[in-house]
Amino acid sequence: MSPRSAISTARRLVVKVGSSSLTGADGGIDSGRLIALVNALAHRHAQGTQIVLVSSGAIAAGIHPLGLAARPRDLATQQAAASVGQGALLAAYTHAFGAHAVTVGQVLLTADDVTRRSHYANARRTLERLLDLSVLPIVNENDTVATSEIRFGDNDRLAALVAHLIDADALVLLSDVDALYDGPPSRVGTTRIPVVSGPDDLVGVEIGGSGSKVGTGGMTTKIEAARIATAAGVVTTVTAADRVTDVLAGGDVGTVFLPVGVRGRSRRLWLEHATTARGRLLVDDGAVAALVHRKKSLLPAGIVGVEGTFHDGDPVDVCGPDGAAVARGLVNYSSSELPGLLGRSTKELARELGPEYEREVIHRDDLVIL
Ligand SMILES: Nc1ncnc2c1ncn2[C@@H]1O[C@H](COP(=O)(O)OP(=O)(O)O)[C@@H](O)[C@H]1O
Ligand SMILES: N[C@@H](CCC(=O)OP(=O)(O)O)C(=O)O
Repeated sequence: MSPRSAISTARRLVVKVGSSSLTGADGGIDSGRLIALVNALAHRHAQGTQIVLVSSGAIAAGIHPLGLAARPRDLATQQAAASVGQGALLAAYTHAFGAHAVTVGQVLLTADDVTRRSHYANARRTLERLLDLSVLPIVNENDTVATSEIRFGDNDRLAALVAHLIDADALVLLSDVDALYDGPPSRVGTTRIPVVSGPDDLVGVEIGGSGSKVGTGGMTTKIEAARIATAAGVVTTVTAADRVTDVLAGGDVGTVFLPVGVRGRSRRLWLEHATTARGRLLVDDGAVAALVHRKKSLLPAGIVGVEGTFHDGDPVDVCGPDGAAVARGLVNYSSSELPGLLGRSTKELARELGPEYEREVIHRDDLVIL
């Protein structure tokens, strides 16, 4: 099967659309563009394909109602614009999909939500149930509550992680550029790259930032998203939103990134790509070996130092004697409590402080080796 026909035959698809593909020249949502996208997705939905739409555009949709001249730069105004705009965006989608008798559901995620064990299972269950009910879920980051530390900031990576979460057959990233080019597409003489089989195909390719006033991340975050998705076995295509019909039909458009890894489902992928470490635990050689080679949990005995300020449940990096991060995990103690436990056995701690101190510093299920 050709990689492009993986999209035309997919039973479950994640489609991500960027702000630049939904906005007009004045920066606000262009309903004509939104309706054209909806028509193509509704047509595919009618054929029985389960689709999750990851849509940006909340901040852009808030620009006009708030009387702003352009996309705000500070976080608080972006969050205010997203609060106003997300409602308007969903209303526009509900109306446009409703014309095709397709029911949509809003799913707003934060990185923090999905990396914690119970939240991960919950997000997956909700999406599965919506798909079972033939609803078309529309996902965005929960911009209004996400602080800068817990923000994805770009929906390309969020879409890759959602594709992995629901075990999608393919991921389609729609932008304002029809493909990955070997240099900035505005430069004369650059050419389209039709297929990327692995990292070697990107050597020498100039990957730049956003070319629009409303987009974030540019091609850099799309490549990163393709890397995450293809490593999890999901074929990924980047093309322009106005090529959506062609790409869904398996046409020779855009850039297709071939899967390099095997499919599987693991919260660890989210831990690795959706979190920012709040601190560092410095560990000895024995702890590195236990974690990396023997897949053990991290215990207080192997920790020699604690850096940063964090609470229990926060993501932290585990660093070996050379200072390099070897793993990331969700820590079970705060940075104020942990220094008093270092170098001691869990048995001794439990005897002295109580049975709750027998727990690991990071459980192996909450740990990803980098
Ligand atoms: N090598 C490249 N090939 C294609 N596009 C590129 C490249 N380098 C940078 N870009 C820019 O990436 C932009 C798409 O990203 P972005 O503006 O963030 O879109 P979106 O809002 O769809 O996420 C394109 O408009 C283009 O200007
Ligand atoms: N969550 C933000 C979008 C962030 C984002 O990734 O934007 P884009 O680069 O246009 O896909 C919003 O809805 O405005």
